[in-house]
Formats: sequence, C-alpha cells, structure tokens
Amino acid sequence: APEAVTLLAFREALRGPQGVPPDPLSQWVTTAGPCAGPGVSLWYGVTCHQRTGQVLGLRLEYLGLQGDAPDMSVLAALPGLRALSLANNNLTGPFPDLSMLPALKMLYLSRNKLAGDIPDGAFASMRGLRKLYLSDNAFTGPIPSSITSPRLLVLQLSKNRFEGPLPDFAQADLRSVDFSGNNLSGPIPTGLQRFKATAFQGNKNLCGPPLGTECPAEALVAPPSPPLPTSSTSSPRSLRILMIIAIVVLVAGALLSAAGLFTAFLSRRNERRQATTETLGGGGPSAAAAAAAAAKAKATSDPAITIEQSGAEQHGAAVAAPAKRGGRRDDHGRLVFIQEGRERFELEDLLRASAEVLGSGNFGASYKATLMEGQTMVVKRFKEMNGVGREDFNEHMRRLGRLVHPNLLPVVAYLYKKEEKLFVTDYIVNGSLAHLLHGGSRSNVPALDWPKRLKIIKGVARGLAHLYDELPMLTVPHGHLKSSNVLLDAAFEPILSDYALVPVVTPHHAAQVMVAYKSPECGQQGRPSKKSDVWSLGILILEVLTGKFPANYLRQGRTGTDLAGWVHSVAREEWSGEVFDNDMRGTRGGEGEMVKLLKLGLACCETDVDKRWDLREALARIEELRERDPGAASSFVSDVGEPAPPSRPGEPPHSSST
Ligand SMILES: Nc1ncnc2c1ncn2[C@@H]1O[C@H](COP(=O)(O)OP(=O)(O)OP(=O)(O)O)[C@@H](O)[C@H]1O
Repeated sequence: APEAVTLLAFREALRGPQGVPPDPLSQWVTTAGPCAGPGVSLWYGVTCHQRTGQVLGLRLEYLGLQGDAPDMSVLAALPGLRALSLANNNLTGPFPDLSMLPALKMLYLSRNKLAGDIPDGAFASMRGLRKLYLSDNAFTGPIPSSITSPRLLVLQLSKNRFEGPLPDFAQADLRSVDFSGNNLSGPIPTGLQRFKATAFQGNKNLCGPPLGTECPAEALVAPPSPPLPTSSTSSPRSLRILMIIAIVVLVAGALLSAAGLFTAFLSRRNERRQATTETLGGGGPSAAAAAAAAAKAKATSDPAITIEQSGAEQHGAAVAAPAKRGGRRDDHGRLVFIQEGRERFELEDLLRASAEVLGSGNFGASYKATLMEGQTMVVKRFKEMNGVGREDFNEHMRRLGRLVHPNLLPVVAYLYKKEEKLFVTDYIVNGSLAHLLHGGSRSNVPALDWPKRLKIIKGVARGLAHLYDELPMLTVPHGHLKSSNVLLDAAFEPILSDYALVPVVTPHHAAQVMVAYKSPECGQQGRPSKKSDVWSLGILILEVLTGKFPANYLRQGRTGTDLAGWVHSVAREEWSGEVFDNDMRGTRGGEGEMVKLLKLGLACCETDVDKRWDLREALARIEELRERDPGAASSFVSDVGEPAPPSRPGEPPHSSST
C-alpha cells in the first residue's frame, strides 16, 4: 500500500545519528499496512481515520529520536494526515519545514531540543491548524506571525527563548495558551488578557493584565502591532460585541420557547425510560435505555424530539469548539464531543443498534455499540461521579480532550447528567489485558509471549508519563491503573482507559474503589501521593509477569493488606524461578531481562513512598529493558521451568519485602 511505503520511507528518515530506526518501529512491516480498516491501526504510533481508514495521525513520542528533525516532505504523500507528534524526543537543529503539510490540524514538537528562530511564514500554508505545541525547546526570535491562524485553538510555546511582543491573535478563537518562560516583552494584547497570569509568567518584560506588573507609559501609548498575514484580521471589536449581543438575545428567546417543550419531552422520556430498561439488560434506570427510547420516539417523529434534534445541529457547531467562553450548551442530555476531527453522532445513533454489554465495573456497565457508518464505540456509565459541579466537570473533560498519546484511550464524547455521566470511547479490538491474562482460552487471540508483555509494560509506562507531563496539577494523574483498564489494540499496543478521573469522582467512592487508594500510603495516611500510580504500575508489572490476578481487585472497599501480601508472596517466589507465567516459559535469551522487569515491579511496589521511584525514574528503567538479554543468554527458566542458579540476580529487590 502506498501509505506503508511512505511511512517506511519516513522511518528511514528517523534513523538519526544512531543509524537505526527506533525500536518500536521495527514492528512496521509491509505485509500488513498501517491501517487494517476504518479506525483499526496495526502499526505503532499510527492512528487511522474512523471512516476512510487512511492514516490520520502519527505519534512518534518517547522514541529517543536524535539529530535534526526528519525531512517531513515525505509525509506529503499521506493525504489524510492531520495530526503529527514528535514530542518528547531529543531532536536538535532548526524548526523543520512543514510547508508540504498544509492540511495539518495538530502539531506536537514539545520537549525536544529544537533551536533557533522559526521563519515568520512557517505556518502560512497551514490555515486549518488547531493545536500547536512547541513548549520546552530552545526556539529564539519573534513568535512567527503566521501562527495567528483563524482556527487556532491551542497554542503552547512555554519554556523557549521567544522574544519581542506577543501577536494579538485577534482572529483566532484561542481556548488555551501558554507563553510562560520566554523572553517576551511589552503589553499583553487585549485579546489575550482573559487567560490566567500563569500563561505569561517567567517573561521578565511582559506587562499589563492579567500580570500584576503595570506597563510603562510609553509601552501603552504605542502598543506593538505585530505584522499580521492579512488585513482582515483587524475586525472592529465593537462590531463583534454587537454580534455577540444579538446572538445572546436570539438564543435566550429560542431557549425560553423551547423550555416548555423540553419539560414535556423530559416527562415523556421518563415514562418511556421505565418501559425500556429491559432492552439493555435491566439493572435499574439506564441512560442508555432512555436514549434508546428517545431514538424510538424519534423514529415515530415525536415533535418534542424533533425540536431537540434541530437544536442538536446548532449544538454540533457549538461543540466543535467546546470552550467557547462560558458556553453552557453542552448539557440537557446531549453528547459533548471533546476530540477534534471526530465524526459527530448522537447517543440515539449509538444505541439504535442493539448494544452489547461488555461488563460492569465499579462505576457501572460498559456497552459496545456500532454506528451505522461502521465505527464501533464503547459507552461507559459512570455513577458516583459527583466530585465537582457541572462547570468544573466540563472543564476537566476539556482538559482530557487535549490529551493525545498512542497509549491513552481518548474520551471521544461525554454526556453529563446529574445522577450519572456517560463516556464514549473507541472500541479497542483485543479487549482488556485482564481478559487476556485471566479470561481463559480465547481461540482467536494468541497467548502473550514475553516480547508482547514487555511492549505492554513499556506502552503503559509511556502513557502514564504523558499523563504526568500533561496533568501535573493532579495528585494521581491516573488513579485507576489496573489490568482491566489496559486495553490492547490489534498490534497489542496497550491503551490506558479510565485515567485522570480522581478529581471528578465522588470522594467517598474514589476512596472505596479506585486503585490508587489501595496503595500502602492510603492505608497509612489515608491519601494517595504522586507516587501511588507508580505503585499501581508495580502491581501491574507483577501481574503481567506472573499471570496472577492481584487479589484485591476482587474486593471492594479494602485497602492495602491483601495486595501487599500478594506482592510479598511474589517476592518470595522470585527465588524459586516458578514465578513467571507459564505462557512465557518457552522464552529463550530474554530471561535476564524478565528478571530485571520483575525486580523493577517489586521496586515500584516499595512501601515507603519516599524511597519509591517517581514515575520518570520508573519509565527510564523500563525503557532500558530489551526483549533479549545483552550478550550470552543465561537460562533462568529452562524448558521445564527449572530454575538455573547462575542467573540469579545479585541484589535483593529494592522493596520493603524480606
Ligand atoms: N474501549 C473499550 N474497548 C474494548 N473493551 C472495553 C473497552 N472499555 C471497556 N472494555 C471492556 O469492558 C470491561 C468492563 O469495563 P469497565 O471499564 O466497565 O469496568 P472495569 O474496568 O472492570 O472496572 P472499573 O469500573 O473499576 O474501571 C473491561 O474488562 C473491558 O474488557
């Protein structure tokens, strides 16, 4: 397939000074192309379009890429490419030429060592650019004026050495910016003053609101007007304000007249909800059932629903940029889409076909449903999610919507209701790691061998690290890491789900059921720490290596003891050589690395939080592991699973267990 050829050519460009392409990309082979169909990616780091099956995104993060940024012009042969990430590598040299990729909507180059001035017209061809992440590099000079694309929503330029004035972004509808930690100077343009001061901190010479520093008189007299690419950018503010007032008046009128009809709709829907709970497996009033009822009613052209439906069309436009300041239109039983570039649909569309129950967890059930267009989605019900009010909840969801990483399951859309929330995500073909490890034989899925298990742990650690980078304000950025929340795609790349939910879960419920709250520190001090996810990662590593089910996943509301006991029993077994899962017994030449990972898992389970590694450290150690032992392979696990004494590791594990 041409896409495969293109990507393999790009892989060549990623060889860098080391001369070899990064390890995970060895999995790119021509026999299977990058996409097996709509939404089904077979290659590491590739996202496939849900409808066309073309390559939509390329996320090559944490691969240790070095040297100059690769020649991007190769990628021009991917017509569907919209998102490109080379963030979190060690790329050096100047900003790459991206003029051949005018259709890009998202570009992530943060946390590299790219340097120098960015040409002023670097983004001129990308008129649809929505998200640009260049933080944590060494860029210098002025912020290029071509960045001020009208469609730009997110701009992260922090921790560089940009200098000069801030452009005013008059034509963009920015929802998130970060200019902190640069050498920018002059007054903050009015169009940017609505953002928090933190977005501008660390620039010695910036002044004016929202910063506390007043601008010197001369700066105010002649505010810098950076060159803008077109003259249409200077639309009069007063006209905009008038338009906003007109829209508000119109919307208020429409809402008032719709209110009566909406109340009627709600009461009718409640009646129907009672009648149809059984269609989705009973279990109390279900939003899914309510939606199915709504769908049925729609089919019989219920006037109330027809009206709501036409509201939905307007809404579709509103949620395309969900952060429209103060926008409150994302409620009343409609899905709110937080992912860019995703097909819009209604809950009714999802549940029109019979929904299959995937399982029930601690928060409610998960359903699988296939849209008419063929996309398969999962709807998960979350009860006990009242940790914050509606506004804060929406804000948190937008934060989650901005996360993009190949090892994180994106929340595509959500529905807010007071008593429960619904999350819509993609269906991940190979199901959960828990199911694969403990679900008995599943004829069509091969047993997990050591290379697959190592790949899973690496991916999990990378996904976690991304959460730690992007959500540093959360005490436990994941909070609920366990094998049923690690899903596996067609290439056995792990994809984390149910992350970053602690802030929105009802605190009492979080303390009862979420995995981070089962860590030793919660038993001792009653609260999780920044390292509680590391502890969960340790448990997951031990589970993956032993194939054993950590006891306390089964029990609710109990902390610490069971699982700690389990960890210690694993530690004891390590010395017997019997500890590894039978499915890995045939491993040749990787036994030493298996033992290293086991010790690493135990180290992550260190009881003393101060001594326990932080996530960065854990990730760094995990990244060092290889499928095959360096040098001559020692035989720790022989054919029949007998221990072979010489390969016994020298040191006791870095764990409190004895
Ligand atoms: N997006 C998905 N794709 C494929 N399978 C999924 C998806 N989400 C969930 N599942 C499957 O559904 C099962 C139930 O998942 P669910 O998240 O509801 O509960 P849980 O993970 O067991 O518990 P908790 O509610 O504590 O997270 C999981 O074991 C998993 O196999």
